[in-house]
Order: sequence, then structure tokens, then C-alpha cells
Amino acid sequence: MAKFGKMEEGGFDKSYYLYQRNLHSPQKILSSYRRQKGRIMSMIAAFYGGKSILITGATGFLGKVLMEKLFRTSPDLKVIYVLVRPKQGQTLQQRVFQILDSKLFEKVKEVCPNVHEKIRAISADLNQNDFAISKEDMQELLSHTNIVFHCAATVRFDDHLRHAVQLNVTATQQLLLMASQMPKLEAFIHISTAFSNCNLKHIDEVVYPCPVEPKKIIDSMEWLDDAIIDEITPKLIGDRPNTYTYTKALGEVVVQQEGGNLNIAIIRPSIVGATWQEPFPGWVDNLNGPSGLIIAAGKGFLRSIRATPMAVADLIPADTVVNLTLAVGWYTAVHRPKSTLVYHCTSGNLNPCNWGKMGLQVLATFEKIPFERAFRRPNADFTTNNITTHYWNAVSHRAPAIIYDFYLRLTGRKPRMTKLMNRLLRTLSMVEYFINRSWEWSTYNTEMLMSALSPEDQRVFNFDVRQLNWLEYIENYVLGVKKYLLKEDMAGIPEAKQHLKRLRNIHYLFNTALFLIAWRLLIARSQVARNVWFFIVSFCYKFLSYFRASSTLNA
Ligand SMILES: CCCCCCCCCCCCCCCCCCCCCCCCCC(=O)SCCNC(=O)CCNC(=O)[C@H](O)C(C)(C)COP(=O)(O)OP(=O)(O)OC[C@H]1O[C@@H](n2cnc3c(N)ncnc32)[C@H](O)[C@@H]1OP(=O)(O)O
Ligand SMILES: NC(=O)C1=CN([C@@H]2O[C@H](COP(=O)(O)OP(=O)(O)OC[C@H]3O[C@@H](n4cnc5c(N)ncnc54)[C@H](OP(=O)(O)O)[C@@H]3O)[C@@H](O)[C@H]2O)C=CC1
Repeated sequence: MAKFGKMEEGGFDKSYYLYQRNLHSPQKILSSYRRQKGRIMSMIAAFYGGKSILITGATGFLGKVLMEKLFRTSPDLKVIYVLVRPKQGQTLQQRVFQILDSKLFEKVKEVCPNVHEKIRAISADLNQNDFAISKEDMQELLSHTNIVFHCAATVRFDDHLRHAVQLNVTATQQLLLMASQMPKLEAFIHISTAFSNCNLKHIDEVVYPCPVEPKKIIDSMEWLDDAIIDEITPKLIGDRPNTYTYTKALGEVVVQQEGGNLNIAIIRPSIVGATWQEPFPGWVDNLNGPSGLIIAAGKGFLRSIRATPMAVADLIPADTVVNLTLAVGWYTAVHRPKSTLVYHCTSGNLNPCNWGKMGLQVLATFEKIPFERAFRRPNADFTTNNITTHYWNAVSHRAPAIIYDFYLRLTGRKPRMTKLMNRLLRTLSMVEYFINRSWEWSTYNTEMLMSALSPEDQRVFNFDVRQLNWLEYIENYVLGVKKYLLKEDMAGIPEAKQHLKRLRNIHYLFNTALFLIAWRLLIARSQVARNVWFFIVSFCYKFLSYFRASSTLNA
């Protein structure tokens, strides 16, 4: 056997890890890697082997994909600590095991059969002092953690400022304090958002100062009452659209100001979408970002959306974000950059796609892979101004909902469509800001990191979004929404297509009936309409007579 055996993706060569741990500088590791030229091994995967990793937000969309990749590529990591709050009557263990037993983790079970033993759920609520972590658990975390990935956040756009500050700012501050007491800590990776400075058009990979210091905001949240906070919120968030982007920006400032001597990096993903390749294409499990709207369009609720077709749709697949995050964790721990580096994880400047192209591809995919039991045929369109938006909202959203609720009432059922439609319209109003503008994010640090990776790491931890084929990605995204979010069976596609045909026929019938009724009313009331009607009828009669006469002559 060779001294350092071949390491496959998902596999791990322990001897190489031990060897690497004994080396002291990144240069030595790199040169050792080069000496191993010809052997396939991932330095990043090896780096995480034997490590104790703390993840916040592990039960969230990104957190799950992050855990999956870690277990799959570094199955001999020591432990992943996850800070979890009990929810919906489930214990922590149940919550975590439910994730591990999901389809997302199928591949992990093959390479890491003892995955259940390598995860340690710690009861924690990031809204509480010291996160309400028990003394014993805290001691364990402080003395063992090597890497921290801070993913937890409130991502609701309309969260009350007090709550958003608590989770996105104060909790980050507390976590940094904890991190500063971790003697074995090698890197602290903070997940922010590319939209934290969406008030700017061009955004560099730097932390921008906020007009009011985060400390002052945190303090004021302690004594101001809700009514006053509501009043000052618009002034504080300024030209940002919501409390989410504002508090994520404050969170970054806290990281920079209070990071002390820690090795810290900030990652700013844009709009995180379904997975591109890993562990399989199209995985998604929540309604955030475009996913909820894809459902609304596919089920026929969403008929028009105010968007600028040429604006860049800066989507980034969840696995791309995770690959960059793990590469950044490795780089920050091994290379220890002198300052806090910010990495943009965006697609717009490397491989842009616009909302128009994306929307058309979503609609084209519905033709091939329709969703089941649609309310109406998927036929959404973009509007570009206020008047048409209001018009289509009234005609295509509210009116059908009212008619359907009337039908539900008539048949003795509970009306629900108007409520659902109101929620959809509210969601649309929240995302409008992001789909009618384009931003430029510089990606120097991200590109620098890409070039610092070995070819094998570039393959295993691929975050080069230039390789992404948008049409294929969007098709897989829609398919993933159907399979993993709506939990619809592919065997139901023929029936779904039949259902759409029925809806089309109903649509034609309805429109014809509506036209005839309107016309009949018009004729009854207007002489001009009557004249037009007689003209059309006599024209048709003459045409038919001529046609009959010429066919008799030919015979
Ligand atoms: C040319 C022709 C072509 C034609 C084309 C045609 C096009 C056709 C194709 C169309 C697709 C292509 C275009 C896509 C555009 C995408 C734009 C995305 C931009 C995102 C930018 C993100 C930038 C920043 C990124 C980040 O950095 S962070 C991540 C982003 N953060 C979020 O995305 C949270 C948003 N959400 C909330 O902020 C709250 O949800 C809130 C909305 C306030 C409601 O709030 P509320 O009314 O209280 O309702 P909830 O309690 O939340 O929910 C109540 C109920 O609604 C459900 N529901 C929650 N959500 C959503 C949702 N979205 N969509 C739908 N339903 C949802 C929930 O399941 C619950 O159902 P139930 O359980 O009751 O049955
Ligand atoms: N999704 C996106 O489009 C983007 C996301 N981001 C950033 O990525 C990170 C992860 O986002 P994403 O995974 O999508 O978000 P999710 O909403 O899916 O996950 C949020 C996570 O935070 C946890 N959390 C929330 N409140 C608390 C609390 N009080 N105590 C403990 N845990 C808590 C949630 O736990 P629980 O399961 O118990 O609710 C969940 O695990 C965030 O920092 C977000 O800002 C950045 C850009 C885009």
C-alpha cells in the first residue's frame, strides 16, 4: 500500500490527515500536497478530519446542506455540535435524527454509517442569554470546538426590529464572545447576505460601516418599547428595504469590531436556490427565495409579478455556497489572513442570468413537468409598472380568488383562496425590491480562493459558478420543488397534464360564455353594437351563400 492511499470524494485517508496535522505551516502542507502530485486527495476534506465543528442554524436550509457535505467528504471528522431549539413537540434528538434520516443524507450513510454518533445536538435558543446552554454543554463546546460556522438567522424580511436585532446582531456578538473563549478555535465563519448593503449599487468585499453603531442599537432595543421601535425602524433602516438586510449589515460590523484575534471570515451569498449537483440536483426544502413563488406560479395562483425582465437574477445554488464556505473555513484556519476577509458568493458578474430568461424557463418546465391539482393553468407574466400591476392583481389574482371562495361557500366549504391570495400579494410586495434592480458584487477574494485550491479541491469543493448551465439548473430546480417540497410523485404527471387540459377547456368555455353575455347586453343597449352585429351576420350570410354557389358550380 502506498504511504498515502488514494482518497476519493467522500473517502478519507487517515494517514494523510495525521501527516498533515504534524506539519506546521500552510506552505509545508501545500508543498507536501505538491509532492503527492498524481495522487488524488482533497486538502480541504483532510483538514476537517478529526475536527470538532460547531454549526448554528444546522436545521435550516443551508445548515443541512453544509452538514451533509461535511459528513460526506470528511467522514472521520470528530463531531459536529449543532445548536438546536426544541420545536413542534419534538426533542432535539428527534429533530436532528429526522434530518439525518432524510433523503438528503442517503449518500452520507454509505460513507459514514455512524453519522448518528458524530452529531451532538445541544439545546440552545439564540434569543436567550448565553443561548440558554447548560453549563456542562457550554464547557464541552468551549474546550473542544475547532471551527464555528454561524448560519442561524431570522431571514424574514418583515421581522420586528427587536427580534431581528436579537438574532442577527446580539446573538452574533454572543457567539463571538463564546468563540473568544475557545482555546482550540481555528476559524469562525459568519454567513451574511450579499444584500446586506443592497442600498449600494456596486458592492465590494469589505464591511461597510453603519450610520448608527450596532452597540447603540443593541442597547436601545433593551429599553425602547415596541411602539417606539416601530416608529424609528424606517429611519434606522434608511434606504434598505427591510429589517433583515439592515440587521445582517449590523451583524457584519459586529463581527469585524468584536472579532478580536480570531480568524474570521464573512461569506455573502446572494439568493440561495436549490442544489446544483450535490448530493443530487434540485434539493430544496423551504419556501424562501424563489421556491415559494415557483410553487405559486406552477399551481396557477401567481399570474403576474412586477419584475424587470432584464434585471440580473442573482441566484446561487445551495451546494455552491456550502463548497465556498468549507473552502473558506480551511483557508482561514490554515492561511490565517491578517484581516477579516469577505467573500461574495454570487453569480451575476461571472455567469449572469436575468429574470426574463429564468421566468420563461420556469414556465417551459411546467409544460413538461406540471404540478398536481393546479388551481389554474400556469401562465404567469411580468408587469413593469404600477398601473398594470394593480390591474392584473385585481383581475388575475383577487377576482378568481373571490369567485372560487364564493363557489366554496355555495358548496358548504370554508373559503380560503382570498386569504391565500392576500399572503401571496404580500410576499410579492416584499420581493419586488430584489427583482427590479441589479447589483454588481466584486468577487476578488472568491476568485483568489479558487485559484489557491488544488485541482482536486476545485473539483470536490466546486464553487465556480461559470460552469453552471442555467436552463438545466432551473429545470432541476422546478423538478426539485415538485419532488422534495410538494412531495409529488412523478407517476402523477399524466394525470396532472389531463387536469391542465380540463382547466384549459374550462378557461375557453368561461371566456366564450363571458363574451356572449357581454355582447348580448351590449346589443340590447346600443344601436351602434346592433349595426355592427347586423353587418357581421349579413357578411357571414353572403360569404356562405357565395361558398355554396361556387361549390354547386364546381360539382
Ligand atoms: C418574460 C416572461 C416570463 C414570464 C415569467 C413568469 C414568472 C413565473 C415564474 C416565477 C418564479 C420566478 C420568479 C421568482 C422571483 C423570486 C424572487 C425572490 C427574491 C428573493 C430575494 C431575497 C434576497 C435576500 C436573500 C437573503 O439573504 S435571505 C433569504 C430570503 N428570505 C426569504 O425569502 C424570506 C421571505 N419571507 C418572508 O419574509 C415572510 O414569509 C413574508 C413574505 C413576509 C410572509 O410573511 P407572513 O404573511 O407572516 O407569512 P408566513 O408566516 O411567513 O407564511 C405564511 C404562509 O406563506 C408561506 N410562505 C412563506 N414564504 C413564502 C414565499 N416566499 N412564497 C410563497 N409562500 C410563502 C408559508 O409556508 C406559510 O404557509 P402556511 O404554512 O400558512 O400554509
Ligand atoms: N436562503 C437564502 O436565500 C439566503 C440565506 N442567507 C443566510 O444564510 C444563513 C442560513 O439561511 P437559511 O438556511 O436559508 O435560513 P433558514 O431560515 O432555513 O434557517 C435558519 C436557521 O436558524 C435557526 N434559528 C433561528 N432562530 C433561532 C433561535 N432563536 N435559536 C436557535 N436557532 C435559531 C433556525 O432554527 P429552527 O429550525 O429551529 O427554526 C434554522 O436552523 C442565514 O444567515 C441567512 O441570512 C444569505 C443569503 C441568502
